[in-house]
Amino acid sequence: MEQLLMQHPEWQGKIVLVQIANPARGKGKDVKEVQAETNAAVKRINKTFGKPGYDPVVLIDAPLKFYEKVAYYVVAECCLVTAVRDGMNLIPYEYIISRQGNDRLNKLLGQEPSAPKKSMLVISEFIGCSPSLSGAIRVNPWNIESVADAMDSALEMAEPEKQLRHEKHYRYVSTHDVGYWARSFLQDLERTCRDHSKRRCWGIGFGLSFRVVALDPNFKKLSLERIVSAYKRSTTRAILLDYDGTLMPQASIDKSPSSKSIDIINSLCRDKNNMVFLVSARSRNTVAEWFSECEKLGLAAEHGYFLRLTRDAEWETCVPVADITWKQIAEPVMQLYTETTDGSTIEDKETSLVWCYEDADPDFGSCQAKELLDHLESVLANEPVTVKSGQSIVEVKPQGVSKGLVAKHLLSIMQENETSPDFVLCIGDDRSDEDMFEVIVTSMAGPSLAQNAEVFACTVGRKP
Ligand SMILES: O=P(O)(O)OC[C@H]1O[C@H](O[C@H]2O[C@H](CO)[C@@H](O)[C@H](O)[C@H]2O)[C@H](O)[C@@H](O)[C@@H]1O
Repeated sequence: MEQLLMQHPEWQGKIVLVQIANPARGKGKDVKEVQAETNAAVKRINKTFGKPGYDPVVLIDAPLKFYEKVAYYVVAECCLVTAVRDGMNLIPYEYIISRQGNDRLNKLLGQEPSAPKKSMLVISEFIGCSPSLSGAIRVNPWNIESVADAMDSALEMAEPEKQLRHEKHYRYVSTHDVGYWARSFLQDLERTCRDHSKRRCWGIGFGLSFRVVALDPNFKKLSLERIVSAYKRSTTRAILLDYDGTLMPQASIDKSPSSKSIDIINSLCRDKNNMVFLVSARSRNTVAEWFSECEKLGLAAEHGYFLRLTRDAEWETCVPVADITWKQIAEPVMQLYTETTDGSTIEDKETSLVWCYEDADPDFGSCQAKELLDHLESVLANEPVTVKSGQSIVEVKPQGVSKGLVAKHLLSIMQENETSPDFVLCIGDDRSDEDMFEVIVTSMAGPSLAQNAEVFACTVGRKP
C-alpha cells in the first residue's frame, strides 16, 4: 500500500486497504517480530498518507467471524493475497462468491439483480489456487513495485473488463465446487486402485528409507542366480547397457566410467558369443572418448541417432539426417530458463538440446522444468521433434529417434547374420530406456530372437 501510494499519488485519500490479520497459530519471537513490524508499517503509512478522518490502512488484528469476513469481501473492489508461500489458499474463491452475491444481498445493497458483478484479484504466483484463476493479476510478492502496479491496474481497469474477469472467476469457482473435487478425487483413487489387487507388493530399502511398492504382476526382482544360469546356458547373447544412472551413479561428480566398469565391459566383449552395446543419450564424442579402450564394444550415442558397431568402425545414423533448424526456436527459450534458474545449463549436442538443472535448487529446478517442458512443447508443436524430461533434464530430440531403434537394429543385424540371440540383457534407469525394453520384450514372439530365448529387461533404482 505504501508503495502504491508513493508510485501512484493520485490514489492518496481515495483508497483504503483493510488488512485482515488472521490470528497467529503459534507463539514466539518470530511471531512477535512480524506483529511489531506490521504495526510499525501501518503506523508509518497512516502517519505519512493519512489525514483527519482518513486512515489508508485499517489493520484488523483480532479473530473475525466468517460472516464478518464475507461482509468485507462483498464491498472490496479488489482482493489482494500476496503470500510468499502457501498451500491451497481459498480466500480468492470466497471473495469471488461474495462478490457474486445473491438476491438477499442485492436487496440489502439496493442493487438490481441483473446488475453486472465485478471481482478483481491480485494474487501471489506462489499460492495453490493461482493457476486456476485465469482472470486474476498474478504477481511475484517479493517484487513490491510490481505488486503496487498490479494494484493500480486492478483499480484502473475498465468496468467491462472487470465484469469479464469476474465472469471467468465465477464460472470456474461455481463449476469446481466441493462435489466436483470429491468426484475427481474419487475417480483418481479408483483409477489408481483399479489393478491394485492384481499387483504384487515388495518391501524395499532399509531403516527410515524402507517402503512398500506395488508393482505389475509381471515384474520380477532380478535374481542373480537365474541370470547367471541363463547366461551360462546360452550360446548367443545381446547385452544393451545404458550409461547415466546405470553404469554411472546419477550422483557421481566425475561422470566418466571407472576402470572397473571398463574392465567388466571388456571381459564381456572378449566372449565371442556376446554382442555388447552401450546405448546412451550422451554425444558420440563423449562416449567414444570414454570407451576408447573398449575395442569390441558397440556404441549408440544421442539416443541411438549415431551408432558404431566396434571402436574402429565408422559411425552410422539410424534415421535420415536430422533437421536441426528447430534449435533456433528452442535455444532462446532454454536460455530464458537458464538465466532465471541459478545452476542450470544448456547442453548443445549434434541432434538435440538439453536443459540440465542437476546443480540448481531441486524444488525450483523441477518447477521450472515442468514449465519449460510445456513452453517448448507449445513453441515446437510444428517441428519434427519430441520434448522429454529425464533425470534433472529437459531434452528436445528429433522425432522417431529412440533407444528402441538401437535395440531393433541390433536384433536385426544378429538375425541377418543368423545369430539370433537366445539371451538378451538390457539394463537402464529412466524412461528413455523403456523404449529398448519394449522392443526386446515384444521381439520375444518374433523371429529376431531364438526360440525359448531368455530376456531380461532390468531397471536400476526406481522404476520410472
Ligand atoms: O542415456 P543416458 O546415458 O542415461 O544419458 C542421459 C543424459 O545424461 C547426461 O545427463 C546427466 O548428466 C548431466 C551432467 O553431466 C546432468 O546434468 C544431468 O542431470 C544428467 O541426467 C547428458 O548430459 C544428457 O545429454 C543425457 O540425456
